[in-house]
Amino acid sequence: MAGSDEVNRNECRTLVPLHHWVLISNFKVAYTMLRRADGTFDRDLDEYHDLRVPPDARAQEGVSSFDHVIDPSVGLDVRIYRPAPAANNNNNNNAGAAAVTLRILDFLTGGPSPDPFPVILFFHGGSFAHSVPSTSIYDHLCRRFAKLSKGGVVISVNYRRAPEHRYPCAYDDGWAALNWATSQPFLRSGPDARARVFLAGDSSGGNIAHHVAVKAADAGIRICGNILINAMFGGMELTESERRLDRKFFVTLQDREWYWRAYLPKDADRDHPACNPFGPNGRRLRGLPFPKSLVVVSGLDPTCDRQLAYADVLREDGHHVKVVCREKATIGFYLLPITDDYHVVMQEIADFLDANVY
Ligand SMILES: C=C1C[C@]23C[C@H]1CC[C@H]2[C@@]12CC[C@H](O)[C@@](C)(C(=O)O1)[C@H]2[C@@H]3C(=O)O
Repeated sequence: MAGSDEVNRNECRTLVPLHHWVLISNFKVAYTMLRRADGTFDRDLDEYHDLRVPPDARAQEGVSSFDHVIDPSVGLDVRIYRPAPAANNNNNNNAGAAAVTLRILDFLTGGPSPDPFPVILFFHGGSFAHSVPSTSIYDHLCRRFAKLSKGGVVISVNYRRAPEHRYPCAYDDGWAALNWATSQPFLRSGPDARARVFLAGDSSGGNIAHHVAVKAADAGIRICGNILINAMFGGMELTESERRLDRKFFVTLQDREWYWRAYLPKDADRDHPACNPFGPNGRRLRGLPFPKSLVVVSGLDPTCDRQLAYADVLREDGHHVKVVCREKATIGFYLLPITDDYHVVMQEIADFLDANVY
């Protein structure tokens, strides 16, 4: 019967490439075990399930990474990806490790570079509750961004997660990370020696990028661009795509409702401005020096209408937006390099960085 779970599951399987289906279905099964009906979350099991990888300061396909605490008072840390230093030292001995540590220190204490390069402040997805920068899928994605940015630095922020830490903790951490990034001489570049920061994120990370960008615009901090990938927004009134695609492609409205309840203040509903930034309690951005946006949308994501409407409102308010909507893509398509959608979007991101790193 049309609309039944059976039909939906089959439809999903035939339309989504097998590797992608397996990847996201596994996440879905695990996440369903982690969320409890009373709103609490099994963080111990989550830590166990979450597949993480260590940083690697040696050159891996031209990119090296390391973890760095940016605010010891609250323990906020980031994973930094940067072009690998010229000498590729793959030794596993102590001398090799010491050389790598020295190179990291040199990098962190270095001065501005004359050639402009982008600094991508990245917020991983996971609906505000899951994942960290070292989660394998996000480590891979950030490496990819570092490579396509041609000499750029990616800073993946380990923001606090819900339900242990509700709104506005994730935004506060994003804001702290932005302030840190703009104050570091080693992240400055170009003739005017300033940090050329792009904010980027997928799912909840896209939501965080938006809210940090608003705060930056209010504070007069210039952001070169915003990259929102399947950004997580919501609202009390359901959109057409939410009705049509609910339960069909991995994510359900019921799942989303759980995550909003975990993140938003206890008495808030989905029209809270964190969730519905241009909704009845939201704020329009006309006249604000808001950055240019690249809005990446999957046509089979139930919230695709919302993301397209987000882009429309930005445009109506006089801001520059490029929408890249991949009609047949589902959530998480940018995590595996196995489809045209993946390659098209990566190229769009590379072009967006290139065009706006002035
Ligand atoms: C309950 C969730 C949360 C999902 C959707 C659904 C099942 C799979 C999850 C992930 C898991 C992998 C990525 O983090 C993600 C961004 C993705 O693409 O799929 C997640 C997504 C989300 O947080 O928005």
